[in-house]
Amino acid sequence: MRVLSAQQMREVDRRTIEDIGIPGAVLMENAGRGAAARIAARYADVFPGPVLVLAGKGNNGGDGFVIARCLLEQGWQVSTLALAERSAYSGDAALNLEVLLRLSDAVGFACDETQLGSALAAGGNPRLVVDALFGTGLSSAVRGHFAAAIAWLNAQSAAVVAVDIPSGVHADNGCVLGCAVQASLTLTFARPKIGHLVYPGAGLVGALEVVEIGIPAALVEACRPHNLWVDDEAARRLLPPRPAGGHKGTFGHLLVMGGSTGKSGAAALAADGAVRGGAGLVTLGCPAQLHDILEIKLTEPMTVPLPQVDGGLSLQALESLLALSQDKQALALGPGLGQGEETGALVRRLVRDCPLPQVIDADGLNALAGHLEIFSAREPGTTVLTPHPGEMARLAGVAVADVQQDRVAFARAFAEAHGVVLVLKGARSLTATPDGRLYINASGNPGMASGGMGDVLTGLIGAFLAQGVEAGAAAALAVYLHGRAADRLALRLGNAGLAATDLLREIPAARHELS
Ligand SMILES: NC(=O)C1=CN([C@@H]2O[C@H](COP(=O)(O)OP(=O)(O)OC[C@H]3O[C@@H](n4cnc5c(N)ncnc54)[C@H](O)[C@@H]3O)[C@@H](O)[C@H]2O)[C@H](O)CC1
Ligand SMILES: [K+]
Repeated sequence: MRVLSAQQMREVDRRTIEDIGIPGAVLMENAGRGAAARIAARYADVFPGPVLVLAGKGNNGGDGFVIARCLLEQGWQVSTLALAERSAYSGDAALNLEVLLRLSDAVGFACDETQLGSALAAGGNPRLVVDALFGTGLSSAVRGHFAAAIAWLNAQSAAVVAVDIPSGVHADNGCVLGCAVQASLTLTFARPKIGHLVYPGAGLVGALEVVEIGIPAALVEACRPHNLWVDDEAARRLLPPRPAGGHKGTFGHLLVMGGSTGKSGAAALAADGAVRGGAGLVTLGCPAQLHDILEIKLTEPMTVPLPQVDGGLSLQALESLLALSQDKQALALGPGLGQGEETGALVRRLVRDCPLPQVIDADGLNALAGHLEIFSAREPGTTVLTPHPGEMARLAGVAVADVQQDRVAFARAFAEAHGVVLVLKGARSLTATPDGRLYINASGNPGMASGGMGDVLTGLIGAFLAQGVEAGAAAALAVYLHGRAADRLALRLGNAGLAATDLLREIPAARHELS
């Protein structure tokens, strides 16, 4: 499903009003009336209230005034508290404030913390509160009486309905600006926003429902860059075709480079993950001393022993790997490689000299820390990196907090700066592409936080690259399928400590359910 940033929503609003000619007041009426209908339907047990609408000073507040009016029309007991002076309102919000004032005497104003405290104390205990303080216009940390209102609201036992987005959550990245409302239900307009779907925002929206307000779908589809919520529907469209007449060669040959002493399992999981991702053939290049072990562990993937040093692959393996890559369609490097100096030098040479689409994970990423210039030697958009936040911080030479502060902005900036597809792993993993696309992953669960899961993902991404899927789509699809397989497993086994080996077995069924 298409997802919008705050800026894209403002642009779509603007074009609807200016280019199409639908007045903003009509959009606001549709938004408020649609939201009121959802509230009445979901909270019929609360009827007739009492309901409190907290209205901010912009159009989010304007929506709140329309919601109050519509609920009053249906017999609800509604009081409204505007957190700005009457004269501070303008445009459609002012219009709807004046209308509400003519229809209701339960409209108050609170412009500072003292007035707010008095008004809330006099208002009794509402059973439902409508948060219409801030929407997509929030641009800085919430302070003063707005922050006091949010603190009061979060301390209530009432049901909380957030209009458009929980106030305090930034629509572009899900970040909390100072403080934010914990909603039971969020009613947003036209399409979900990025901030609804990325933590911490995702943890504050409660149930999320989209209310259509009359914005032409064509204007939404015209928004660039693409932000996409990757759920079953989106993943189905990303799946590569599987022609009936296909043969092993049709579905690509992936070369996996991995393994070191004590880490043969990582290489095996990546190779097996690639088989289950649908690669036609898989070859694993591994240190010679692990070859016999991996021959026994693996059945479908082929294995090639390579020169080693100190238990890991040596630089002497470069020529063999470049030769092996000649008849392959993609390269996966990193699982279990170890952090030996020669292995690091080998990774850097391969990333630079092998033109195949690549997915680089784990120790492959560690070898590239401090050598980001290597990516500029590669075709933009043909390299997929799959760091968790710690690996991301090491690779970029920053603190983990810098990565996590605004995951969306960090992922987009790094992908664009280095011409890579970046999978920033975590709850709701993000996939950012050099041309600005953002994929937000809907699948997965905490049971995936165990060793080996990342190796399987590397194999899955490599498999879709080998099948010729464009790197951004390949990464987003693999991340979704990986999490969907884990969700299938968690349905049966719970989500504490799932094993990557068990997840492997779920992948074909998870993929079959998509096709
Ligand atoms: N036609 C439309 O645009 C429609 C908009 N809808 C609703 O409108 C809001 C967006 O409204 P906007 O006026 O742009 O901003 P907000 O109401 O979200 O914010 C109010 C106002 O607050 C100021 N502000 C920003 N940050 C802070 C802060 N930290 N402290 C204090 N004040 C702050 C800023 O000036 C804002 O203008 C959208 O979410 C929808 O709810 C309709 O739904 C559809 C039509
Ligand atoms: K809100």
